[in-house]
Amino acid sequence: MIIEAKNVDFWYGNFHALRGISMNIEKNTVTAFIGPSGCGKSTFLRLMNRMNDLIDHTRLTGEILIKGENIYSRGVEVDLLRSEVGMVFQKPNPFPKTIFENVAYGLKVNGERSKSVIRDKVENALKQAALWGEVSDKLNQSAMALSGGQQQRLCIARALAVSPDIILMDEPASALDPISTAKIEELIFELKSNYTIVIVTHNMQQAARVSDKTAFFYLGELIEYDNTKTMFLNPKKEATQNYITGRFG
Ligand SMILES: Nc1ncnc2c1ncn2[C@@H]1O[C@H](COP(=O)(O)OP(=O)(O)OP(=O)(O)O)[C@@H](O)[C@H]1O
Repeated sequence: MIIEAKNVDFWYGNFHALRGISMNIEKNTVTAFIGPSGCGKSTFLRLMNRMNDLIDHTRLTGEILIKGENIYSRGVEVDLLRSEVGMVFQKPNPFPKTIFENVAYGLKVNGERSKSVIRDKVENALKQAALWGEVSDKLNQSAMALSGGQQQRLCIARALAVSPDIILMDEPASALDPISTAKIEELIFELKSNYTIVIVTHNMQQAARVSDKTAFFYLGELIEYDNTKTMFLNPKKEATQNYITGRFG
């Protein structure tokens, strides 16, 4: 198991946002987190690369292990963790820099000095993110001039450039048009041979299309977690059934 959550509880101040979550995620799979707004999907996702460290007055109990190591142990280097566990957000958030600089950024922060290594890795990441064909002749132009869908693939390339094992995606396609969404979904499918992907989505069809496993959250609890096919065709819990058929949420 590349990710293991053991009895995780999490609080924002007095608000108990996650309750007793245990979940194992296998390498090279796509896992979708679904559930109504506010049920804790993003909170749990952000715990996996310690993004919630940035928020004051939070508390975590339980353990999250990545490749067998508790990422909340003392001595864990958070920058290193975040290069192993990359993240893509709902709204594309490129830096106001060139396309090239956006993808090269993490490599430089990690201390890579060789220009040819950086160039190769930028090209590779852009190819993996299915963007190279559209930008190879304008690498020195501003990333802000790209379309929303291209910006999101650029953000995926930026995450891939530092060779993560895991990519966390928080509703990566919800701000995009249907064609860009289809491209991101195709990309997720292709990336899973080399990466482990965890995606939060409100789109049930998307969860069904892209994921191997689906986890349904409700009011801070993990209600059901199973193979995606089973979750959608034969869920064991009534709440799951109600949610995926649109009866609430
Ligand atoms: N920074 C924060 N401070 C305080 N409470 C927060 C914070 N972030 C989230 N919460 C609360 O924690 C709960 C879970 O939020 P979270 O964003 O994880 O839900 P979600 O399932 O991802 O929802 P959505 O689908 O709407 O994005 C919500 O009740 C939310 O109000």
